Order: sequence, then C-alpha cells, then structure tokens
Amino acid sequence: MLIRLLRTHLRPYRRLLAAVVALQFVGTMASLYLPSLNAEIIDRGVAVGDTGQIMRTGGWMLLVSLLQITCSIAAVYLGAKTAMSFGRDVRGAIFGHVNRFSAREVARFGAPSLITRNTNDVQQVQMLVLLTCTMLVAAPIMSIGGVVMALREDVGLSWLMLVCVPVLAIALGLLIRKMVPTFRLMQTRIDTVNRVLREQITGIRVVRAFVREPYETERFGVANGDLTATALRIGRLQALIFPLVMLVLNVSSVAVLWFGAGRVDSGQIEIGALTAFLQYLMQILMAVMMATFMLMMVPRAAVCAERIVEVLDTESSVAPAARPVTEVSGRGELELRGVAFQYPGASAPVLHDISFRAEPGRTTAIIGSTGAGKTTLLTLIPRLVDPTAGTVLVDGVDVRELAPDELWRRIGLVPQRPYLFSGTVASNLRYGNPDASDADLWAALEIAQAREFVAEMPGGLDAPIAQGGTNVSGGQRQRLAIARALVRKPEIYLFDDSFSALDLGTDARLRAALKPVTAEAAVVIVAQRVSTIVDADQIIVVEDGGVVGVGRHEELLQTCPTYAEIVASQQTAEVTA
Ligand SMILES: Nc1ncnc2c1ncn2[C@@H]1O[C@H](COP(=O)(O)OP(=O)(O)OP(=O)(O)O)[C@@H](O)[C@H]1O
Repeated sequence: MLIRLLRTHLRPYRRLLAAVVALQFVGTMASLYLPSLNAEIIDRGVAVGDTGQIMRTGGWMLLVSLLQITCSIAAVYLGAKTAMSFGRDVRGAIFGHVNRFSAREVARFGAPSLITRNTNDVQQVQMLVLLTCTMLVAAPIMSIGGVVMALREDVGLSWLMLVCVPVLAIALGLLIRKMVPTFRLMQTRIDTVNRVLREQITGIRVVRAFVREPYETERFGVANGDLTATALRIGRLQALIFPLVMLVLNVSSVAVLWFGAGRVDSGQIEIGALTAFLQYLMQILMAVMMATFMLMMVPRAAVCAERIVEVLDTESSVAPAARPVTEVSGRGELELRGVAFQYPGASAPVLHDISFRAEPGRTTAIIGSTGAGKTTLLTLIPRLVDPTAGTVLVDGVDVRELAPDELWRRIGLVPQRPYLFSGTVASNLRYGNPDASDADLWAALEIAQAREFVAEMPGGLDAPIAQGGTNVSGGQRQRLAIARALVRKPEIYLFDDSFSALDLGTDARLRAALKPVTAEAAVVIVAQRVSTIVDADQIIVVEDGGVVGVGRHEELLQTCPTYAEIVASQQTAEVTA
C-alpha cells in the first residue's frame, strides 16, 4: 500500500526527486572526501611543518565543505518541497474522493476517522517522504563509501568496524521491532480522541443542558490518556535511540584511539590517517542511525498509507454510471417505482415497495409517524444513498443513469437539520447558485419569510454565519435553508420537515408565498403537521416503511385509517393545548 501510494503520488515529482538524489550524491561524496583531506593536512602539512601544503589542502577543504553544504541545503529544500507537494496532493485526492461518497461510506469510516486519515495519516507518510528524500541516497553511500575510505586509511583497524556497526544496527533493529505494533494503535487512538472531541463540540448544548461536563471530561480524559500512554510507549523506546547511538559512538571512539595509538606508536599508521579512520567510523555509524530513523518511520507510514488507501479504494455506492445521461428533456417529473431500502447491518428494510409520482406544478406531501422512513425516502432522490430495490426516476430516467450534476442541478433539498457553512448570509444563499444577484437573494429571503430578520442582522446579507449556523435560531436556519434552495431555482423541491420550527402563522405565510415560485416545479413536502400539507395535491401516508394511503386530504380522511388517526391525534393535541 505504501509503495502504491508513493508511486502514484510521487510520479509528478520525478524530476524534483532526481535532482534531490543528484544533490545528495554530490553532497555525500564531498562529505566522504573531507576526512581524507583532514588526514592529508595533518600528516603532510602540520606534522612536517609544510605551510604550503596546509594552505593548499586547507583551500581544498574549504571548497569541498562549501560544495557539501550547498548540496545539503538544496537537497533538503527540494526534498521538503517534494514531500509537501506529495502531502498536498494526497490530501486533495482524499478530499475529492470523500466528496463523492454516499452517506453509507461516510458512516462506515466515521467523520473523525476520515479527518484523521486526511491530516495525521498523510502527515506521517509525508514525513517518511521527507526523510527518504534527505537520507535515501546519503545513508547507503555514506556507509559503503565510509567503509571503503576507512579501509584505505588503515586495514588493520577494520575489525573495529565489523564489531561496532553490527552492534549498533542490531540494537536499533530490536528497538524498532518493539515499536511497530504500537503504531496502528496510535492512529486508532488519534481517531478516538478526534471522535470524542467532535462529539463534545457539536453536542455542547446538550452536554450543558444535561450537566454532563464531568462525564464528557472523563470520557475525553480516558481517550486522551490512552493516546498519551501509547505515545509514551513509543517515546520511551525512541528516547533510548539517541543515548544508544551516543554510547556506541563514544565506545567506538575510545576503541579506535586505544588500538590506533598502538599502531601509531609502532609506525604502522600516521596520526592523520588515524583521525580520518575515526571520522569515517563516525560517519558510518551516523549513516546507520539515519537509516534506522528511516526504517523506524516505515512501519508507521505503512499503517497510515494502508488507512489512506482504504479510503481511496472505497468505491462510492452512488458512483455515476459508466456512460451517464447528461441531457434529459422534461420539467422534473419524479417517480418512485417499487422502492425499498435497508440500512447496512439492519435486520429489516426501513422502506418497502414505495411507488408514487410527483409531477411538476403539483405538491406531493408525505406524512407518517416518526421513524416511518420519510427522511430515508427523500435521501434516495438526490442519491445520498441508493435504494436496495426498485427505481427512482427523474423525467423517466433512472437517477443511477443520470450524470450527478444533471441530477443535483434539478433538485433543491432542504434537509431536516439544515447545515449552514461558515461565511456570510450571502455566501450561504449563493451556495447552489454563485451567480445569483443580491436582488435574487432578497427575493428568496422574502418568500422564505427571512427578509426581516436578515435585514436586522448587522451587515444584512454580509452578516457572518458561524460554522453549522450556530449563531442563528433553529427557525432562522430553516428559513435560510429554504431561501438557499429557492435561489437555486430547481425543478424538484424536497422539503424535509422544513416548516417544523416555524410558528403556524409563518408556516402558512411561507407556503402561500412559495406557491407562485414553485408553480412549475414538483414539490415534495415531508411534514409532521397536517396543517402544513392539508391543501397538497397528493398526500402519501407512510407507515412502517410502506405506503398505506394516497390521495387528497378529504379523500384520505375517508379511506385511510392511519391518516384519519394522525389528523384526530393532532386535533386532540390542539384542543388539549
Ligand atoms: N443511518 C441509519 N442507520 C440505521 N438506521 C437508520 C439510520 N437512519 C435512520 N434509521 C432508521 O430508519 C428508520 C426511518 O428513519 P427516518 O429518519 O427515515 O424516519 P422519519 O420518518 O423521517 O422519522 P422522523 O419523522 O422522526 O424524522 C428509523 O427506524 C430509524 O431508526
């Protein structure tokens, strides 16, 4: 998965990567050259008092150092650029893919996990790319080159490398092996913290109303504590890495000096060569450490890549047809034919054998007890989910065959719990029609009975709206959502209990104002209140997921006991109230 993700999303940066590799190569070669120049300056210059040699070799050292530094800086910069671009592309790909998900896939992953995958998980893989860009070439060249150069300086001390390098590699390897199982747990625990945090923030009013702060604090404390415990477990092991490397480096230095001193005394090696040998050994050990860091990142990045690819590989259950219909003639006639729907994991369908037709210029109302399946039914029309059986047709075309844009262009949905985006009143109203003029917005607000309160808001159309519309009342949010749908001028209006938060007078005025605007459109209204739908051209009575009555108000009072019961219960409630 990791390789696949890297291959796909690093492909556009092949040239950049090639430049990083080339710079790394030159920079590392320069690093490898420096200790031998060091040996030369000591043995041929300092030891024999040859100032000319010191100047010449010193000059070379300066040039080589400059080259090494320049290459390193450029490689790090270009490596970071590659990693950042990679991260941006993967985040964009996930965002675009999730955008096409149906409610089913979103529910499967859960919003907090989708957010973690698109942020923290991408960041982990991005860090691996950054580290790889910085060390992929440097580590192997430095270790192999270091061995070759060290042997050139003194073969007699080579056995020291055979001891120190494997000791460090094995010790680091053991540490990493202990860390790997914790990485997956770490990502899952980040998911959990995000979930609890999100629930607490979105449900803050309920938390307050039910005085559940202590409970929520404890719940967050547990999730937070678990995450910290996992991070600490990794941290404890990581904390051992640096001291371990330092220990091996120091012991190796002492060993080289100990054994090297004897060889210098007996004239088998010069002092400069001994210094160079020591530097090469340090370089090799540092390269081993760099490689270890990279290897340490790989398992965590692999877990994250797996989680990212899982999202990217998930096909939307409402994916468009291979050859979608892009042009449909008609005015937006809606038809449901034998539609059934079952939620994943549910034991029985929530809707079964639903058939009706909603014609342009007519209002179709759907009424039924709570939980009867009314909202579920509406979600099938714009393909938020697809039916498990039967067909939804718009102008005679199965919505699964229609190009998504063509379908959504025709539909204006006002959901039961409308969502407003952070921005302004105007940006929310223009959400489905960015070209709408201010006059269009005010006209829609007038119909939605929202003109007055928007005019009173500081800034009017430019008044700020908080994320989710939390700075306006439930009824105002509903009216803004209705205005947003009106600005769109769709052919099919779907109102899901959109008038429930309005008082009876506003409800009646709004419906009266809607009539001329929606005269040409097919209007489907889900409602709880009989008064909202009493004059509908057609009322569909839904009970336990099935249609138990179709007709006008008076007709249904005679023919449909469920409807008569709903009407009677609401009349009784009014009288008692
Ligand atoms: N995401 C879901 N997963 C599983 N079951 C669900 C889901 N959403 C709704 N249901 C179930 O489907 C049934 C129909 O729900 P739906 O929201 O469509 O009813 P409704 O008629 O709109 O109710 P209300 O009038 O209270 O809004 C209910 O029993 C509900 O518990």
